[in-house]
Amino acid sequence: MPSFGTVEDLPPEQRLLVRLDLNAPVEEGVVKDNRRFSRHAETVERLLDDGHALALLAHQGRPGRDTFVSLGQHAEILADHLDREVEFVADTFGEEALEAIDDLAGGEVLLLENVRMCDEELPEKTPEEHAESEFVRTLAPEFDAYVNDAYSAAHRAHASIVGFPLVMDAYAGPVMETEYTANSAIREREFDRVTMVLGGTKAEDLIPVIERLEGVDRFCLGGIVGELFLRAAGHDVGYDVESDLFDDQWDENREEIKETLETHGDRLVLASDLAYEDDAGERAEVAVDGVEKETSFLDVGSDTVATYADHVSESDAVFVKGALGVFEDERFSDGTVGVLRAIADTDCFSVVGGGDTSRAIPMYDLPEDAFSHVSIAGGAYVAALTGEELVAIEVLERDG
Ligand SMILES: Nc1ncnc2c1ncn2[C@@H]1O[C@H](COP(=O)(O)OP(=O)(O)OP(=O)(O)O)[C@@H](O)[C@H]1O
Ligand SMILES: O=C(O)[C@H](O)COP(=O)(O)O
Repeated sequence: MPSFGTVEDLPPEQRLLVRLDLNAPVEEGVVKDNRRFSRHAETVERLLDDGHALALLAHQGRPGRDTFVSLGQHAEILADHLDREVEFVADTFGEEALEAIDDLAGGEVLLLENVRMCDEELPEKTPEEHAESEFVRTLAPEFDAYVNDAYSAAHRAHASIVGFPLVMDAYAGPVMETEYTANSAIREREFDRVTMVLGGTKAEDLIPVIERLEGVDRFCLGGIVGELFLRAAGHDVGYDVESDLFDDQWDENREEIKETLETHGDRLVLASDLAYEDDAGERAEVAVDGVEKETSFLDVGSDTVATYADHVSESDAVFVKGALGVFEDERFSDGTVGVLRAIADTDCFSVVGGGDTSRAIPMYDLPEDAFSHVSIAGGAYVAALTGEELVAIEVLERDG
């Protein structure tokens, strides 16, 4: 049982600093709604109903990436879910932020600017070091307590996650509590035949999963991560063509990817074909042996989908983290949706994780109740599966 305090333990009408995870897809500067907004809106609603005054902290993207944008649009999306006003303050802990916090009354909510625009947020430091930052020391005295609901960022030792609990009363929000409980419980279960589908964009988060999860019989790979493994296996894919998601990750992780392929190759299933957009704007497919380096691939091909679906149907537990292709574009949704449909068609135990990936379920009208658990977390969910201590939980437990 977790030994942290929850919002149930809060006295009413407090001034609360609340960390959410509203990190969402951004397409051409437009922020897309995902499941994180609706889940966190429930938290906000509940806290407002108890008469608390709320200042929300959240992040979006990382400096240098296209997805690194202001949270102005996030405030609007959240307000739509809540059906009430969410004031946006384009500042994190400067004068403008402090004035707005000062004016905040019980039952009101404001969202501060992207915490990653603050230089002190991102460096991975100890909680003690983060607690000493000007960011934490300035905001903490403005509030009665801190609530962390950002389970999906619970594996990041960033200032807004680990700094505040050391200097304030700190509590877990409802999303943090339920996701933590559900994901930790999965690790205790035993299954005969386990398949894990790994895709998406973050190789660094997934390599340790392959190394540590010895109980998984098959890892079916796709997305950017799958292409990097194909590159390590000697195929002409996994290079920057239209996006810059490949080469830097390759440079940073190539040794680990090659070593993982060598050591765990017998448990890895790589795509045998890939899909791309042809000159007519249609989906086209090619076997990996025939690919050209200049092609930008956007999904796994239909032979691969069939192979992965077979692995799913032979399994009694399936875990998904990351998309097999750019499913947001229907032409390149076959991999992700094909695997999710195969899961929905069996009665295996299944968990689908990832802030973006979990969006495919409502987007393609897949029956949500066909999945045992749908997690809005990606990296934190796989960290929990591998038994890695989540830093956010560790600091909440110190306070609890
Ligand atoms: N070949 C590809 N090219 C570009 N993007 C891809 C490709 N394959 C998958 N993706 C993208 O991967 C994204 C999902 O992966 P991501 O690593 O962001 O995981 P996630 O599910 O959001 O988990 P997390 O919560 O850790 O971010 C999707 O939005 C999808 O468009
Ligand atoms: O989307 C996520 O997985 C979390 O918000 C963490 O974001 P990060 O991977 O950019 O740290």
